Amino acid sequence: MNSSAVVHATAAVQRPLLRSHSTGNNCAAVATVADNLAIECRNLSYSVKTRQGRLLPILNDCSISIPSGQFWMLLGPNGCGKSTLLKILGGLLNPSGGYLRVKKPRSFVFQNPDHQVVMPTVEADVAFGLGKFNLANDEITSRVVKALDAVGMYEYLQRPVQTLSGGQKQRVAIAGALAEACKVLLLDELTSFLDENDQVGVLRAVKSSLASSPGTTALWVTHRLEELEYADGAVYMEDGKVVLQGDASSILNFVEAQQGSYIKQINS
Ligand SMILES: Nc1ncnc2c1ncn2[C@@H]1O[C@H](COP(=O)(O)OP(=O)(O)OP(=O)(O)O)[C@@H](O)[C@H]1O
Repeated sequence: MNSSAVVHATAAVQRPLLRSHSTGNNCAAVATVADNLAIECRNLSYSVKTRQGRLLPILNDCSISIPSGQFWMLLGPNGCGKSTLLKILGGLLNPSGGYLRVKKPRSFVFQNPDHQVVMPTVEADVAFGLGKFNLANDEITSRVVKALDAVGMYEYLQRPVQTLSGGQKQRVAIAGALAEACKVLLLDELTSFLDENDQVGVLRAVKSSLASSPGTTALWVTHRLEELEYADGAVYMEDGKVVLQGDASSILNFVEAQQGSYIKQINS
């Protein structure tokens, strides 16, 4: 089966779930994504209707290209549209216009670690999403072990999930997505609720999971500039628009220069 798909602006809205979940099979049309790109969108827009019936633009003319097998970050000030763009890439929202291609299957991991894990033990939680594939028990065990190993959580196999830290829960959620052989991981501000240790643990887990699943791509929404050191590339947004995309150090320089000029303005 072809694991790539095109999501056109007319695709049906998909119901968000409260755990990492695969959104691979419910798109309006299917085509091959260029092998070297995991995500490609052009001139994407998204608007919502206000109570007065007016269209309120949230995203305008957004274009990004993210290569397969890389760890990318999506940055920008509060309210610039990062989560909205990520939800569109995950098939959770429909764009109002433009063109979007995302490799499948794709998985969305949400911000709140307590919304990520639903089963009593780590092992059961990672196996949970595999129920739909009708796999032999051996295959389920092997996928669960490999996925937990990739995020450094194998030794927690039998642990009750309520005993895990926030970051460990996030890593289990990521393992769930890897076990389902997802090609694109969409990660929405996973470190917002985490302390520094857990923050670094989750970042390293994403890095090592990409290394152990060649071709898998991650897009990570964050506010934290220091996280860019883990990224291969980044997209910077402002006010509903993609301002710049490129290698992580160029984006870091750009954002720091902008912040510097903003501080100068305040102080002048
Ligand atoms: N359904 C909606 N109705 C009205 N406004 C919306 C809706 N969804 C998003 N917005 C607005 O669109 C803008 C972008 O929201 P979004 O959550 O995508 O931003 P963000 O960059 O992820 O923000 P943050 O960094 O604070 O999480 C915000 O101003 C938000 O209030």
